[in-house]
Amino acid sequence: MSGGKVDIKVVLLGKAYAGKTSLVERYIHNRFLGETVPYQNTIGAAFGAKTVTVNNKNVIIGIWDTAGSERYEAMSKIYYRGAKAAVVCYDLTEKASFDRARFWIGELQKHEEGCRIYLCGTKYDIVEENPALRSVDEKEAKALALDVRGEVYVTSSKTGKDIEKIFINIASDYMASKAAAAQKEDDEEIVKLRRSSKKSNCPACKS
Ligand SMILES: Nc1nc2c(ncn2[C@@H]2O[C@H](COP(=O)(O)OP(=O)(O)OP(=O)(O)O)[C@@H](O)[C@H]2O)c(=O)[nH]1
Repeated sequence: MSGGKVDIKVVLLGKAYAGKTSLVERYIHNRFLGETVPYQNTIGAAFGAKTVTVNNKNVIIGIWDTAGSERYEAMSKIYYRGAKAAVVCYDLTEKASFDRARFWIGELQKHEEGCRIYLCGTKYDIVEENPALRSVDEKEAKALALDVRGEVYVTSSKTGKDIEKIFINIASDYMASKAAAAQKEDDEEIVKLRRSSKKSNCPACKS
């Protein structure tokens, strides 16, 4: 944190080929390379950052795009440490990726209590064009999102659908929780002050 700015560590988790890198690419550079560049799996992790404005405050979002390949699972676990938010991605056209999303949610719930989870279905343009290709039941996805007290973000990196929305919500949720924590601290301080002033006004308490 510097100059009144807030940094939020965000991690992207999900099965290989789920569309994590494309999502970051769309969000940060507003482009989709899928039609020109062949798929390349992420090795280890990649980092990108973007500044958003929430309530007139600049918030710097730092995004860790992890590798989905199970070979890098141990590494991905290191990357989510200390994250304030996790975007858990699954491919709407691949059931196995939804099972993997469940796995990551379980991991985060077990090990990263302070990390808010955002469930994200990817490649909506494909199911929009051909609904028969949808492999993950909408109700099941909503139930999983409810489990993490969130919603399902249905996105497409190709068209840009709802990509900004996730990160704007991450930033505003973070700012709201910071404001709530500050308010709680103030309230506790007031209670302490009241208690000590009561004590000092109580004749029996004086020695
Ligand atoms: N049509 C369409 N294709 C997508 C979309 N998002 C990703 N893809 C394609 O899906 C493939 C995998 O996307 P990536 O973003 O590389 O997947 P990843 O989750 O980062 O994969 P790993 O790095 O292996 O973990 C690529 O060929 C992308 O072009 C999308 O929204 N629509």
